[in-house]
Amino acid sequence: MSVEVYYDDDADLGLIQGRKVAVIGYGSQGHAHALSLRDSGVDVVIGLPAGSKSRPKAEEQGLRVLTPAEAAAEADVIMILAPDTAQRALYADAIAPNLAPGKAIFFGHGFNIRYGLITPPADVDVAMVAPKGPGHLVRRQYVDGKGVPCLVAVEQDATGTAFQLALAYAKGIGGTRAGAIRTTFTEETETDLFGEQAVLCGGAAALVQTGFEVLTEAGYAPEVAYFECLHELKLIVDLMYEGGIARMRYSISDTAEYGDLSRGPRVIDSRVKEEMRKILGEIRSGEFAREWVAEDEAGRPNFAKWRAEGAAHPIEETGQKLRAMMSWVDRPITETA
Ligand SMILES: NC(=O)C1=CN([C@@H]2O[C@H](COP(=O)(O)OP(=O)(O)OC[C@H]3O[C@@H](n4cnc5c(N)ncnc54)[C@H](OP(=O)(O)O)[C@@H]3O)[C@@H](O)[C@H]2O)C=CC1
Ligand SMILES: CC[C@](O)(C(C)=O)C(=O)O
Ligand SMILES: [Mg+2]
Ligand SMILES: [Mg+2]
Repeated sequence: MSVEVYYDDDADLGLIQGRKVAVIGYGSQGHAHALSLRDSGVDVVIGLPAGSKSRPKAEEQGLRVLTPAEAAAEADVIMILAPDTAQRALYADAIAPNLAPGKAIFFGHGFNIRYGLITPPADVDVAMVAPKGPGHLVRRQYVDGKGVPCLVAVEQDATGTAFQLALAYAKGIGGTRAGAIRTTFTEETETDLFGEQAVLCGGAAALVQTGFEVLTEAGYAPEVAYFECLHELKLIVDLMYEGGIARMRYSISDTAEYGDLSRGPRVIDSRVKEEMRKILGEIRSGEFAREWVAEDEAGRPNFAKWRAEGAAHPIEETGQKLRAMMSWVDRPITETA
């Protein structure tokens, strides 16, 4: 393998147990990191603005909650897990004034460092521990004695121990149980954005919706179309997850496999690949970041419109009805936060 992978035995939990950690933000990732670090014996404090709706959740789970500035002032390691678009102002207002030489700023995604929205002083460590999975799964895996693999990177090593500290943090959230891969802020940011836009979220959602539309517009029952285009996707992806595309092809019928091999490349054709390359180009040039920051500063008009359109897509209503009949499918995403 060309990448360096680190496991539990490579990480010294004592390094992070010896520091006070402020987790700023208590959403998908924040709650998972904070609760798992606490359960790993780390002294954790949460930083949230006074009116934050996450405050009661963190307090109910027995965590001490301060404002971001107070938490940053107390802590040696400050993990920023607020939304990417909030981090620039959060850093300027609450974190930068509370930094001191030898402290560490951690991130769960490299967006603000990669695009120069945050520039920390030279005398602090800057590192990243980025789980490769949603926060609620990070927490669930930790509780089950397992872990979600994570990426670990150091942007600035002021103390000479930044990487070992980041590995210790990764161990505290269960990441080194599964494996922590060493990377850079640039590689993590660009691949994460590309993956979520072209394949995992954007690509997959558009594929599912378009398949559903083609079937229902041709007169097939929405319920049957839902099963074919959305519900069964998980079953197929689970097979890929277990053993790659080859494992999935081993399990499906020859008829399905012939259709897959002969028709799949017609759906995802050279035009789609060219569009994916353009999307990657926009990420690497900073065009996507500039667009997203401007959209956020303008009050997110397109984001709100597209989100509402997605929620109103007929596949959602069909899915709601069908999932109500499948009690085993219903696993609320707000289990712990
Ligand atoms: N979602 C995921 O699973 C993954 C996320 N990441 C990265 O993790 C980071 C956090 O994302 P995610 O967990 O999705 O975020 P969420 O949107 O789920 O949660 C954000 C949290 O930050 C709080 N918050 C909002 N504004 C501020 C502020 N100004 N100061 C302090 N806290 C604030 C919110 O409080 P309130 O309740 O009041 O809004 C909420 O508790 C991002 O960098 C993201 O890219 C990385 C890997 C996966
Ligand atoms: C796939 C989306 C993600 O990158 C993630 C859960 O890893 C995110 O930013 O939420
Ligand atoms: Mg991701
Ligand atoms: Mg992401």
